[in-house]
Amino acid sequence: MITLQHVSKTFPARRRSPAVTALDDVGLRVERGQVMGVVGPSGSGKSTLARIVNLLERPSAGTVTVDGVELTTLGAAELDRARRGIGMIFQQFNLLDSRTVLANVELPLELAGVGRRERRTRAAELLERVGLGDKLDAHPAQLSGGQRQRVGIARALAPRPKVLLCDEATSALDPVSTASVLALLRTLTEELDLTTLLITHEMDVVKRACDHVTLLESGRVVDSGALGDVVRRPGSPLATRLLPPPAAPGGEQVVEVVVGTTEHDTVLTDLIRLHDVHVAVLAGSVETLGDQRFGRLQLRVDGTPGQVRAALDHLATHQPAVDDAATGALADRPTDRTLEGALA
Ligand SMILES: Nc1ncnc2c1ncn2[C@@H]1O[C@H](COP(=O)(O)OP(=O)(O)OP(=O)(O)O)[C@@H](O)[C@H]1O
Repeated sequence: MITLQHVSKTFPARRRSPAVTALDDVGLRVERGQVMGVVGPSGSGKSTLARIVNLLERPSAGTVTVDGVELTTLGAAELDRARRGIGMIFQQFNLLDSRTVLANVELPLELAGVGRRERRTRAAELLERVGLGDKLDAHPAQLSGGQRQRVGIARALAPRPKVLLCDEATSALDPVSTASVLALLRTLTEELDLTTLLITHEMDVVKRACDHVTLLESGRVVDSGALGDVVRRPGSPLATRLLPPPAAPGGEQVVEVVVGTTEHDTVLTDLIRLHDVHVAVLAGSVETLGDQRFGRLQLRVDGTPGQVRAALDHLATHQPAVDDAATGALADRPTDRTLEGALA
């Protein structure tokens, strides 16, 4: 688990450059088994955040706790030990070309003083696990970008870390390699019960690989949560980036809802069953976010004014992403069809 509390980081002024506050009172919590994506524009503090999680950068204020240990209180030797529990994956892989793939994965174990036989066995197992069991004796230059990143992942996992930090891990890869590396990161997080923090500037990476997301802007957290919660949250700056509004004429007869597509998401069936209204889907967009699918739908709800009002109240209670403006207009001003219903 990773917990950051009230973390700030200011880089002091130097000659002609003024001081920079890269992180400003950041709070973050990532549980075991979760993949948290950290997104934000260039310069928003993403890399600084990643470096602070393993204390390559010391925060100016606040605490960093990883797997129950408050890193900010540790001395150099203890910190070294704690860092072995945090694997890092980099955009440029950082592999040694002079070494074979197997020897690259063995390297952190060599540095930790693990014996030769155990090193070999563990490195070979990990390479098998990331799909490179037949490349042990190859050199990095003989591999594709996606394969090199798999070596990087195996190397990061060699010391059996509990936490994985990935800084733009797929930014140098083509779309096919990106998809397979992200799928691998998800699988490994689940199978090894890791806590994974994925720094990225691509929303597509979040959609594919993450179950949680945090948006940084100018060093501050401006949005954060489980993908399924964020897409439903009214006013969330991430919601429409994760699930774009469908291209459809809006208007006072139209209400917008975000629904999951699992059998547990009964908002629409309840609406029709409990309030006896007619619901027409005018437009919709559907996205896969992590391992779930979500739809942003524009609906027209028809029935008697009472039914429509009750149905919209129901939506407002059970579906917080209802477009309030549209709801108000529809509830206050019955449409022709709802008036017809009332007069019938
Ligand atoms: N060592 C440093 N000294 C001074 N300023 C720094 C240092 N490292 C980062 N900064 C500044 O802190 C701010 C945040 O930088 P950071 O690299 O964390 O952003 P980022 O979101 O990762 O950006 P990018 O997506 O472009 O990599 C920027 O204004 C940057 O110039």
